[in-house]
Amino acid sequence: MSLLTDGLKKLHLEYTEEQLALLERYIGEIELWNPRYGLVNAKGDDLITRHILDSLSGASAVLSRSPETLADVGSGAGLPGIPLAIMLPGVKVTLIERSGKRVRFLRNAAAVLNLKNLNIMEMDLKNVKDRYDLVTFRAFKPVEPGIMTLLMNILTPDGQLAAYKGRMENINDEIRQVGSIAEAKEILPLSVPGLREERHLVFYCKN
Ligand SMILES: C[S@@+](CC[C@H](N)C(=O)[O-])C[C@H]1O[C@@H](n2cnc3c(N)ncnc32)[C@H](O)[C@@H]1O
Repeated sequence: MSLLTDGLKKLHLEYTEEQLALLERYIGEIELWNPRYGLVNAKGDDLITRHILDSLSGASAVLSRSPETLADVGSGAGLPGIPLAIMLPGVKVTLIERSGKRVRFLRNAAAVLNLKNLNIMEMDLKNVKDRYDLVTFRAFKPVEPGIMTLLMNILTPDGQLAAYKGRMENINDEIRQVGSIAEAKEILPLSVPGLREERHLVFYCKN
């Protein structure tokens, strides 16, 4: 069993052969373009564990919210947005990214993967006018009042923000800082196969 299929099994994620092939093709695109675009600081097994499985460690929790639309803000190389779009084909995923260079990579990856539920938006978060049921972000910015206000502005009235985060001690600090703007509804410990590091998914809603 490969690191990827073993990881998907450990995350209790069901997948088709087509979804597995899409994940593998996406990994191949990152490996191909990383030297030129500087997308992620990892390759090989490290890329699978630290980026693909890390992104997918939140997939079940995201799906349990039953979003119709999802935006991944500051998506960079498409993380966690593209792995989520592959594994959750019923969710319309928009990747919001302001860097033209990264968007070129994302548009190429979207064309190669031909995912019907994936949309790329080259835009700064502060200019986004659309609203989404769920907004994800990972390694985007520290959670502070300015950024949280912008993130809350792109949620539907009952929408939630899912923040991929690391250590609990930092999370408590962030929750305190944004308390007047957003309420932390749930803090879910995540387990990333092959990674012995603290990971959490923090769900926020408008206060
Ligand atoms: C550190 S990278 C993280 C990428 C990816 N989410 C990941 O987990 O690997 C942060 C990304 O956010 C983008 N970004 C920063 N500020 C932004 C903004 N205001 N609006 C849209 N994208 C932004 C940057 O261009 C960069 O690609």
